[in-house]
Amino acid sequence: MNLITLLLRSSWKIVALAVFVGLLSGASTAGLIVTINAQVNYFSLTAILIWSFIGLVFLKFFTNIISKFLLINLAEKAIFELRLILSERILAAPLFHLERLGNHRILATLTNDIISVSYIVYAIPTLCIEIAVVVSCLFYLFWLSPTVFLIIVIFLLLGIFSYKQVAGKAISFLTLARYQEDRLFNHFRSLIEGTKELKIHQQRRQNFILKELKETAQLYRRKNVVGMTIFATAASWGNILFFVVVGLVLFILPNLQVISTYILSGYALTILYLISPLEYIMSAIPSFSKATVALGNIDSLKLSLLNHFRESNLISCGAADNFCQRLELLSVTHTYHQEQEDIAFTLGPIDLTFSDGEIVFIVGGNGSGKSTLVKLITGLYIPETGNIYLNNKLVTIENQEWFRQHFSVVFSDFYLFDNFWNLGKVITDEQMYDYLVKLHLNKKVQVKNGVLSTTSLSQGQRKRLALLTAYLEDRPIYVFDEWASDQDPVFKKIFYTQLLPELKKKGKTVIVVTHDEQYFYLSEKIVKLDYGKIEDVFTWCS
Ligand SMILES: Nc1ncnc2c1ncn2[C@@H]1O[C@H](COP(=O)(O)OP(=O)(O)OP(=O)(O)O)[C@@H](O)[C@H]1O
Repeated sequence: MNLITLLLRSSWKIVALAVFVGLLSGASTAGLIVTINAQVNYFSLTAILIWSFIGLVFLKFFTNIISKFLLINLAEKAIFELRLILSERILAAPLFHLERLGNHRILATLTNDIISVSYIVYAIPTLCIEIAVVVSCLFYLFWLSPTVFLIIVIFLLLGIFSYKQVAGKAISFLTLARYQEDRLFNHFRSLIEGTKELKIHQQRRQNFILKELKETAQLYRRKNVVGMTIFATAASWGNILFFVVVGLVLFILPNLQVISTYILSGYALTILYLISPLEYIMSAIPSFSKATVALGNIDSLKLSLLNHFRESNLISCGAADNFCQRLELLSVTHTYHQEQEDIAFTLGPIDLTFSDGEIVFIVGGNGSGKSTLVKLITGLYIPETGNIYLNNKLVTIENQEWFRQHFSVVFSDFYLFDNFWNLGKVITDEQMYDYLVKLHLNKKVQVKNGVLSTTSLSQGQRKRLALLTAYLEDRPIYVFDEWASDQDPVFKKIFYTQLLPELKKKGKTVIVVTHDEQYFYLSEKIVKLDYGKIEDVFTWCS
């Protein structure tokens, strides 16, 4: 995707209107140069000249404002849409794709790439007007003398060609700088998430700062400096070329052919006037290149900005069932493809059945595939092979969104939202208070208008609040991934002996990833995983 597509997508009608008004603005500039030149040469004030001058000044003033207004609106709309579409696409992209990209790359795109694009989008209004001025001035020069016009066009083309040659080199440095920026964001993530570990170990902290963060930041700086210096050199070269043209036209051409003072001063005025817009255009090229690199980077995330991504279209799927009669996984597999295929991990083939009013425990050692199985069961991963059926309905890519709406999940790496506004149901603060009492949190947290007074709690307490959210969702299938591992023995007991049986009594299907052997007797079924395969499925006999 390029900038033009981005702008045209916002509204091609406004683009066309803005370009037309911008051209008028440019033409009025050329008109002003013509009147000034006429006045300079004839030295006699005529009413026509004065009124033309006044009219053109007004025309330039209004067309400038209108064109900028239109383009600023357009630019803002494009940035607004880019932000929104990108966020939507991130949420719509398959989970494994986002996991493979990594949070740091996504964050770098959402912040820096969008800022790079916005810089140039904000510069586009002035850029358009300056281009219109250049075009109009060239027309005037052509009218004055086709020979001079030809000389200028040759030099312009020479300038553009040589600029393009070096610009390619500069862009390659900016692309390398952008790659370092991704790495820098990864270090920032370590800095924020690993603050405690870095604070407690001086050697590690120093090495992290000096060998990782500083080194990457320096590489980023160097690549950027080289790229921008190449651009600056190219811009100076372009500037000098222009003065060569001025010299040619003013000092050499009059010796070769007879030129009237009127035409000569016309050249000088126009060429000198052209320098400022051309400088603006050249100075905008590095930002333009940065924006191009940023857009290329957004494209490289393969979040498909132009085409609607499959998953995002699924929201219109029918309402979820309020029961789970039968959830079936038949020969389901998922593989984490790595660069070295021999270390790739495959879960499955998995054959499992879950029913309503059933508690199923999933157990197994670290890395045996429990969390991966949870992602497959809940529809976050689409099975590579095999099928999933819910209430005898085959789950496909088309009804994936519908399928996911049957689950209330507390993931092992859950995220706790501080409000309950987005759950799509009216929940009173009183109802919430009852749940807080049940979860022994009423002394720590208050709820006012659906907003939690705090989420700065212990990990165990935060997990209880995540459980509260799952309760409020009230969906037919509950999945808890190592929920009890952070709970104290008292609340662990409450969870296994009170809360889970209550859910079962309500007819919910309850799937629990756990290591708590002392409560295995409470489940209908225990599924034991070992290195991605089901080692055993057994029913607990008390
Ligand atoms: N996003 C990922 N990309 C690549 N490999 C992954 C990814 N997530 C997990 N794995 C690999 O898949 C295997 C199973 O991981 P999983 O998290 O499902 O195990 P688990 O049984 O939940 O482990 P634990 O009890 O430690 O949480 C591991 O070998 C892990 O390295």
